[in-house]
Amino acid sequence: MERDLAIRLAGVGRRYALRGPWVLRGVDLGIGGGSLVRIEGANGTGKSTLLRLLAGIDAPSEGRREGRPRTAFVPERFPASLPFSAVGYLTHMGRVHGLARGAAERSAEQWLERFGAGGYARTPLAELSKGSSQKVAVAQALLADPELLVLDEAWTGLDAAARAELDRAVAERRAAGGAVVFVDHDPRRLLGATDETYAVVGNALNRRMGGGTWSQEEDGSAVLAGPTVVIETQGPLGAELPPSVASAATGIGEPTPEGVTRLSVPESRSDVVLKELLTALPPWHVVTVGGGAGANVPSTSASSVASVSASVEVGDRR
Ligand SMILES: Nc1ncnc2c1ncn2[C@@H]1O[C@H](COP(=O)(O)OP(=O)(O)OP(=O)(O)O)[C@@H](O)[C@H]1O
Repeated sequence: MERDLAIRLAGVGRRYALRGPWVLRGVDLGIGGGSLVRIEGANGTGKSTLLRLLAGIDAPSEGRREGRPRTAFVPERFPASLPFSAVGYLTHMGRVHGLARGAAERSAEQWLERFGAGGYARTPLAELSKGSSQKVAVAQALLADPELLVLDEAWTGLDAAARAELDRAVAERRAAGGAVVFVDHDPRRLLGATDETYAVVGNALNRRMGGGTWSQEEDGSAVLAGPTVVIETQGPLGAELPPSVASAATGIGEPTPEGVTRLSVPESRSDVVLKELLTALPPWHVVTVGGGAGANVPSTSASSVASVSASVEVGDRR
C-alpha cells in the first residue's frame, strides 16, 4: 500500500444476504492521509454501508480493506440507551481506543466542554436530549485523535455552535494528518474544504468532478440542480479521459470491461464535452447520449451524435 494512503478499499462489494442484491460492487477507493472526502447519493443507495466498510465495523462480502489506521466512527444512529453517564461512556470509549484511564477522563471532559455539553457530563445517556446525545456520539469519535475519522450525518441534531465546533475538529484532524470521510444531507457542508466527492449511483461509486449547483429536495436529500446528460464514451485502450472532460463531468463511472465510460454532464456543458471527446487526440468514440436527472434530451444513439461530430471544427482543437 502507498505510504500516504490512510485506507483503501480494493474491489469491494457488499450484499446483506447470500445471493441477495449487491448494495455496492467493484468499489475501489483510496483515501489519502490529511484528506477530506465527501460521499453522496440518494437515500438507500449505500452511503452508510460504504462508511461502515471504511470504518472497519462491517466486512466486505468481496474485495479487501487495506490499511489499519486508528479509526473512529460516528454512526447515523447512536445507541443512546447504553447504561452509562456521558462522561462514563466517553471514558470507557477512550480506554477502548487505548487511552489510560486518567487521559480518557480528561479527554472526555474536554470534548464535552468543547461541544457545550459539560453540564450534562454526569447525566445518564438515556436521559439526554437527541442533540446532547449526538454531542456525546461526536465526542466519542474525537477523543482518541483518530487517523481516520468517519462521520455519518454527524452534524444532524447539533446546535449551530456545536456544528461549528465539529467543523473545527475536522480541520484539526486533517492538520494533524488524519483523513476524514463524511456523509451529510447539507450540500454546503464543508464545501470549500472538501478534496474529493464521490457519489454512490446504482451499486457503484463514481467520482464527482466539476461544478454544478446543488439544491435540496423536500425530503432533505441533495440534488444537482438543472438537467444533466449521460454520455457513454469509449476511448483508445488505456487512455485517460481528456482533463477538460473530467473536470466538466459531475459523475464518472468505472469503465466497463469493453472500455465504455459513463459520464454525467450538466446539459449546459454537454456540447462542449462532446466536442472535446470527438476532437481529442486520438478521438473518443461517443456510444450514446441520453437524458440524466432532469434532462430534457431523449436518449439518442451514436448515429445522431454525428450531427454534433459534423459541427466540430478541427481548428477548435486545444
Ligand atoms: N444491516 C442490514 N441488513 C440488511 N440490509 C441492509 C442493512 N443495512 C443496509 N441495508 C440495505 O442496504 C441498502 C443501502 O442502505 P444504506 O443505509 O447503506 O443506504 P444510505 O445511502 O446510507 O441511505 P440513507 O440516505 O437513507 O441513510 C438499503 O437497501 C438497505 O435496506
